[in-house]
Amino acid sequence: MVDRPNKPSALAATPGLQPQAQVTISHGNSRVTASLPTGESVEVLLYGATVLSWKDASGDEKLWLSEGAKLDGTKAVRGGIPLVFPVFGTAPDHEATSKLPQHGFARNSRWEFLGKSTSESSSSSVKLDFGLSSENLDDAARSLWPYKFGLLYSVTLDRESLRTALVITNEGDVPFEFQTLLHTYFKIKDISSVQITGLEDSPYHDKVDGVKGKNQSSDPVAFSGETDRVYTPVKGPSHPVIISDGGEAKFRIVRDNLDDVVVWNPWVDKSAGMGDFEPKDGWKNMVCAEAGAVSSWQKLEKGDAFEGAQTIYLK
Ligand SMILES: O=P(O)(O)OC[C@H]1O[C@@H](O)[C@H](O)[C@@H](O)[C@@H]1O
Repeated sequence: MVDRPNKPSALAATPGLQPQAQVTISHGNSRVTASLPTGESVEVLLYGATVLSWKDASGDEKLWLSEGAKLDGTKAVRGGIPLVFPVFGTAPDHEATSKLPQHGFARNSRWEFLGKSTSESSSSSVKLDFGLSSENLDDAARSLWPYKFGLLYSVTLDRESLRTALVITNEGDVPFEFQTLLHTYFKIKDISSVQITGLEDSPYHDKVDGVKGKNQSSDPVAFSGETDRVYTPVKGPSHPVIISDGGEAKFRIVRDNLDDVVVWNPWVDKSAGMGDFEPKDGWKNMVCAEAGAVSSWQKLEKGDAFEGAQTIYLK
């Protein structure tokens, strides 16, 4: 069932059954929020279709959002889950995307809210759909990347998980190549006691030391300085990547069709150099683990579609 957006709305109770507490949706001019009757919530900014907030039933925030993040459409959001498309970083050697800004245009474009979907019987999950296509791209972005495409981004809030899924379609006559990434900023207590497992024995490209060759380690990832690595986990997307904080597993990330995981923490100097990174010691409380397809190019022929997703479980 797909409802058109309304403000605010609630799911109708099923006739003949006990009236259920309702999922609530509010849709303003700039953002959409959804809450489950049990208290979990998600908030999405239409600019970039950026997930800004994901809270559990007790109201505990799971995503890190900079206090200096611009939420007015003047800059990609520093925090939450910005969407990277069609290029990861910059690619001066890849002609078709070489003129695009860092991480492409999806995170800097205003998306359309397409509506919510729910199952008739359940008020324990809600899916919000967002769309962006070449038709509603601004002229500047369209002139830098003149392909016809459609993006459908679905954000599904469940009691114990958040799923973000992107479907990319080629709606033009010529093939195009792209990279994509779900740039998730996780909120953590203390980076010095964070470990990430699931990336052991997997080749990675270290963007900090700039050495192009592949590295690899049999240990979990731990943090003691600026970290910026592109992993291609050997066990494939369905093997979970787990973030633990102070010895306790906090997030379990399972990917669909996204072969790479970028691990990023800017540490002291890089944070100091980012005008929208606040507080300046905020790097202690965040880590990015970013599911994506970025270590090579995905090619989409005319009429073809690519779907990639992550599901983040709290247990
Ligand atoms: O400052 P931006 O454009 O949001 O990028 C943040 C970081 O994003 C990560 O995905 C990259 O691996 C880093 O190299 C980059 O610094």
